[in-house]
Amino acid sequence: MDQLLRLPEELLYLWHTHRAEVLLSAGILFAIVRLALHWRSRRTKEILTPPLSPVHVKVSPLLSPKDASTPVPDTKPSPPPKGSKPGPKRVTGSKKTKSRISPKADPAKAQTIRPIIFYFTVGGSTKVYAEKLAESLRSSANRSVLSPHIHDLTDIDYEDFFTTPIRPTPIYSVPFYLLVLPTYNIDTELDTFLSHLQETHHDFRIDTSPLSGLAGYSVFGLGDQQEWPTEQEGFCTQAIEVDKWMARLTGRKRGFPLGLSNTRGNVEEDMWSWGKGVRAVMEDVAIGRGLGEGVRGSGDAVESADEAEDEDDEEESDTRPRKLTTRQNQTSDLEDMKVPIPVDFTTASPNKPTISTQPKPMVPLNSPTHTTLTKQGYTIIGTHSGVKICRWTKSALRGRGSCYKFSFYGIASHLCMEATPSLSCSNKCVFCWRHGTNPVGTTWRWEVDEPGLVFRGMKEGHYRKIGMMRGVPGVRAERFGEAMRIRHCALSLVGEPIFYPHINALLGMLHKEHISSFLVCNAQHPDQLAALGPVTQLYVSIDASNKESLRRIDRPLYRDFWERFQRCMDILRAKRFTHRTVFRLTLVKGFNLEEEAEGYADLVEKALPGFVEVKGVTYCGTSTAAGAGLTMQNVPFYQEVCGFVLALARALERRGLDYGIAAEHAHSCCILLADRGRFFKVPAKPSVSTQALDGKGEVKVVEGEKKWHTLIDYPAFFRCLESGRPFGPEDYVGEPTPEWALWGRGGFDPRDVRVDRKGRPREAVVSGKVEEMGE
Ligand SMILES: Cc1cc2nc3c(=O)[nH]c(=O)nc-3n(C[C@H](O)[C@H](O)[C@H](O)COP(=O)(O)O)c2cc1C
Ligand code: SF4
Repeated sequence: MDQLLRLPEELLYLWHTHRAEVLLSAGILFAIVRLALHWRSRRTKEILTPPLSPVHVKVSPLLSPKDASTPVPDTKPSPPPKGSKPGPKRVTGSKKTKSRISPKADPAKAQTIRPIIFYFTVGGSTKVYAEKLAESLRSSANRSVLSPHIHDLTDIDYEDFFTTPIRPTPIYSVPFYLLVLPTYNIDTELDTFLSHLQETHHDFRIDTSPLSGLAGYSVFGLGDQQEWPTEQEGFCTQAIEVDKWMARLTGRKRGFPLGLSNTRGNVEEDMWSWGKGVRAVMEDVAIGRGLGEGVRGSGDAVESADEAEDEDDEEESDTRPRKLTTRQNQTSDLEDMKVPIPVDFTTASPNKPTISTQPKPMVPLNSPTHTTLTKQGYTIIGTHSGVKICRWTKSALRGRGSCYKFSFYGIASHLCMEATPSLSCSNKCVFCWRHGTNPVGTTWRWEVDEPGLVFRGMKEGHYRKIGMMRGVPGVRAERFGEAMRIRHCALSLVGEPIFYPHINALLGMLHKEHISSFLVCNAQHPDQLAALGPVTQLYVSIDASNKESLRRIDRPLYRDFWERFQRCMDILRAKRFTHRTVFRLTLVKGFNLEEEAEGYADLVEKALPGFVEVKGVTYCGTSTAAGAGLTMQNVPFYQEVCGFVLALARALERRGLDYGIAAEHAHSCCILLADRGRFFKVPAKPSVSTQALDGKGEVKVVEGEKKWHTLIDYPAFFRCLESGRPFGPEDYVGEPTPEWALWGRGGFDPRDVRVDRKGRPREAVVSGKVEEMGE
């Protein structure tokens, strides 16, 4: 104990006697450690720095002035000797080396794109087109999209290009593959190429997407449509196959839709527009925009609605996030679907009294409503408008058919924008998807956005959504190109468009840009209906034929709803001279289908619309729908809709009204009656090929024979409008309705391919329940 107490004293003594030596040793030790650390860090740097060579000396790729004009010498590995064709890939037992370009490379950050063109030819024509493409890309090359390299597929080793991406020159550039391919139904090298792609994808030792290091890819196919008229019959099948395998190998980096061209047509023109699109995408990637929102590899979220569309592409869907539930999958045309989705539109609690009298935004930016709608694929514009592309637009982009508006009125769905300037409504229809959760009101009590803002927002939102489709499997380049010019606008998405105080100004803006307008209203706003200016086609939803039924189905907010409804009928009757008026009947079994044909005929007699569209309600089975009293039992079979239409036609006849059943679109359970007096007539020209159908919808006309004319002459509508003179619906009646759309023919455009959910072709359904959602 005593010794322990003396320890501090002894330590102090030692320090005083030896402190010089202690301090010196500590200093030397510190210096040694510092020197060692310094020496280690220098070694590490040297290891990480590549040896200087002429290739790596480039300080910045963008400072190289030569590259813009001078094609960089090709660094592809020397071609294998001719004759040594790459056969099916051999399994060597060792794991393949990883891609020379990291598959994880983020193309959104790519600065320099090296287009690499591959072609295959037997007769020589594809080579000529591929070289022309190379020439045009070369002439527009710059620092970010370099001059292309071009390869004959028979000259390269597939392992060098299609097992891992080729390392392009300069080293910092990222390759973008362009494949220009014919199709041969005989054995050619293309079969070997396809086997290589397939085997690479299935090789368990290789990443399933080993080409994901590419900045993107696109395929252009050439085929002979005279011999192989449709894809089912073999038109361009090998290009289509290559496109699919490339999608899998690249992790869905289709930069631009597959282009297909008929060698009997204008290949150069087709290739020019495809090449232009591809070029624009490469520029986008080069400036860091990636492949576009929604395209895998772009880094952006894939849009939910687009996911559902890919369900039918079995193979490709394996790399994609989980598919949507049935309910989400079927939320395309919400207004027409009239089925509830639990969306909270309420921006203020209904129980709390509102203190402020200041108008508020209908759908505030950070509200749950805004978030939910955005997630569902809506673009919310300003504070009360919305736009969304419907499933038919996507279907038309993929050559799988347009909605009934194409069969009846000549509107190709990929040229049509669906929007609403008012998400609010004055009804709470039992079959409305917004049931119980939407902003409702009898007067406009929200902020009002200026029509210019609404119009610009609609267009921007629509084009952005179309742009997202460019990497989606099956989208056709020519339709994608066409879709970039809106031709029609359906103001029917959801809500009540004429509720918007500036609806006429908005319509004026649409028409000024030669966008036709289809406006659907709910027959509850007679004053606004009376004040409505020109519209290409004016719809009124007729959900019931008598007061009680209307109360039960539409559950209107107005106490004088029936009087309002009746006034709208009178206004519509007067407007039939200035507007193309349409009744839209949505049939709900157990609500408004049975015994109501007579009542509906009375309403037709009252308003004398030009057309009556009858449509079976569609249902997708949510608990909210069930809560509203709707089940699958309320969805009528197509035969029941047909039966109703026949009963209605007879009821109209009994009243001396000259309406006939003009057309049908069985696929969407929709049938059209039309006023014979105005729309059943002798065609103006003895023989007609309908313009709206690109000359392919031939209508055989016998001298003096009357034909249905339900199509619209859109240019004539704009001419009438711009003339400043009064005009009526008869002034812009289009050419005869195509034969395939007439009553009894099913109404599916024969040039498109009907597919089931797995993407397999199938026969048109002319009976049975409608199994798909949409208009
Ligand atoms: C024997 C033969 C078979 C063909 N098979 C198809 C076919 O199945 N589908 C198709 O769309 N085109 C087919 N074609 C048309 C070619 O794809 C088309 O003519 C192409 O432009 C030929 O390209 P090339 O001259 O570069 O070889 C075939 C042509 C030939 C000569
Ligand atoms: S009228 Fe209103 S409540 Fe009825 S279906 Fe249309 S948006 Fe829904």
